[in-house]
Amino acid sequence: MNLIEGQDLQKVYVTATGPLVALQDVSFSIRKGEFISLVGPSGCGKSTLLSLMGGLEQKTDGSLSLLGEQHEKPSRDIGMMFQTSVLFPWRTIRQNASLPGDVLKLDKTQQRKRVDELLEMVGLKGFEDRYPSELSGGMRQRVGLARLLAHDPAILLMDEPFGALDEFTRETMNLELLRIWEQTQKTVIFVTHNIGEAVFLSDRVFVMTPRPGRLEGIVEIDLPRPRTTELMAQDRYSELVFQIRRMLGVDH
Ligand SMILES: Nc1ncnc2c1ncn2[C@@H]1O[C@H](COP(=O)(O)OP(=O)(O)OP(=O)(O)O)[C@@H](O)[C@H]1O
Repeated sequence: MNLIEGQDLQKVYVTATGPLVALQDVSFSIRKGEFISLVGPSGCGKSTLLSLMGGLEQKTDGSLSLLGEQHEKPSRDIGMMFQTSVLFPWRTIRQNASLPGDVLKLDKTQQRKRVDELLEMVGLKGFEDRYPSELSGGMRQRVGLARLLAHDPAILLMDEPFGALDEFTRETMNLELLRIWEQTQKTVIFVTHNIGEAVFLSDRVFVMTPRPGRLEGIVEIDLPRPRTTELMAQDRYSELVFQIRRMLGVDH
């Protein structure tokens, strides 16, 4: 069975200047364990689609299901991460990463163990009792990644999670994310402006049109796994990047 399924999804925002069609006739299905990226021009509705999947926004028309059930509310099976991770300045790194567990009232001892393991996994061992003001932008996103994983959601919705980081840190975080994904078999839906990044990470890339956002096409990424950065030197990688660029009309 498909994990997430959208059928003729439409989203219209009511704005001061009238209705704004953000998404139109978007249909797709996502299997458990897939790594999907959404790419498309600015304003094409990528974040809107992610918000619908996260249950943060309601569709205007069409259907959206999670494991065959109608889906329109946030669920504990879904974790979301954004371009900047909002951390509470008065909470330590460990306390910030523990936030979902606190909200869901999970067992405190188990959560502490899990959060400390996650902080170690994302390279923040030794920073557990520090405060956000003492961290760099890349380190804050690492806390965001640990927090995303803290309550062990099956589906990770990531909206340009490393988009504000420098290229080197972003590449490191992408490799980290791939390693975690390979270990945990989670389903990832990842929004990015970077076509190369989408090809490098994904099983399939959903290419969207300018607003009103539709699916221009879905590109299967037939590159071998596990992925390593050497792959970027291969012809097949470049072909896939160019195929998506053409679909987006970048090369006119
Ligand atoms: N809450 C809202 N109210 C009204 N209009 C909105 C709202 N959220 C988004 N929009 C509009 O919907 C369209 C799609 O926005 P969305 O943020 O989903 O695009 P995006 O592809 O994620 O853009 P970007 O790549 O620039 O982040 C845009 O025209 C935006 O102005």
